[in-house]
Amino acid sequence: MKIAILGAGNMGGAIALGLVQGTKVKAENITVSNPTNGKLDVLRDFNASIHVTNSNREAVKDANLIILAVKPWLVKQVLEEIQMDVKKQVLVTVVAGVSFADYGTIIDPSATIFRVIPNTAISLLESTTLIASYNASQEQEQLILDIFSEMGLAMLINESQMSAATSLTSCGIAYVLKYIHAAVEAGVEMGIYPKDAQRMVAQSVKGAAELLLQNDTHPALEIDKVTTPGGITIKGLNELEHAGFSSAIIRAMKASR
Ligand SMILES: NC(=O)C1=CN([C@@H]2O[C@H](COP(=O)(O)OP(=O)(O)OC[C@H]3O[C@@H](n4cnc5c(N)ncnc54)[C@H](OP(=O)(O)O)[C@@H]3O)[C@@H](O)[C@H]2O)C=CC1
Ligand SMILES: O=C(O)[C@@H]1CCC=N1
Repeated sequence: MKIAILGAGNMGGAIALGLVQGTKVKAENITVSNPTNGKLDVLRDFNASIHVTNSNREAVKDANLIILAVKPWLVKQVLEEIQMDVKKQVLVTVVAGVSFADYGTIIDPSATIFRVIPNTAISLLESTTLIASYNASQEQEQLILDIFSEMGLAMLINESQMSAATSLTSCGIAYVLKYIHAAVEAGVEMGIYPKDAQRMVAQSVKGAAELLLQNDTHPALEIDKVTTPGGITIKGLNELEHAGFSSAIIRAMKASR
């Protein structure tokens, strides 16, 4: 299987690095295209067998899978440029907010397309990756699931849930980081060195996530275990709610749809 990745940015570059660390595709079967060389050099430095080029057309020449990882406003231009062979090639697009119906107005609607939405933790193989398929066989779905499962948790979902799920996972990682940033600032105000505060908060967030992932429990149950009646946690929790914390999170998730 040969893979072309068009765009070597946050997503395309991280996917290339993830693929070469996985077992499904050999580095020599990956070609990454990008108009400028800096990011391509980083990939070649990581693994010299990855092919790199400034030409999208050259990248897709012998590819079975074409991973489109450019900004949304470049989708039409790049797809028109590469003229993919929809009988032989499968499109895997990480572009957020462009629907299968939209692609059907640019390329042959009989094409097999996957919409794949990772988050930036894919650079550490810790992504939550959403996958929706169009005109795909079960074998093709399994292949794409297997590829992205090597880079974190991959989930096959219906396209109708893609926008909401993208908000929870792909935008959501930014909201979690915003919490961490704010908590670190509180720590610094209270006299803790920033580096120490960041380690404390980041590990606490990781611990909270692991409690839910490993025990399949509910956040409210875990909060209850922390919260002593008349103790200090309830004071902070109630302050959060006075400031509209839950409401702000819900509004943020809905705004990102
Ligand atoms: N960032 C994220 O967390 C997520 C992003 N996405 C989606 O991924 C896509 C890419 O985002 P992201 O990786 O963050 O963006 P980046 O800007 O980091 O990467 C885009 C890359 O595309 C390159 N590029 C520009 N023009 C072309 C072209 N004509 N042909 C090929 N490559 C080109 C850019 O090159 P150069 O900079 O050298 O000009 C850049 O390296 C977006 O559509 C976004 O919606 C999806 C989920 C999460
Ligand atoms: O902000 C964005 O539009 C992209 C898509 C999902 C995460 N980042």
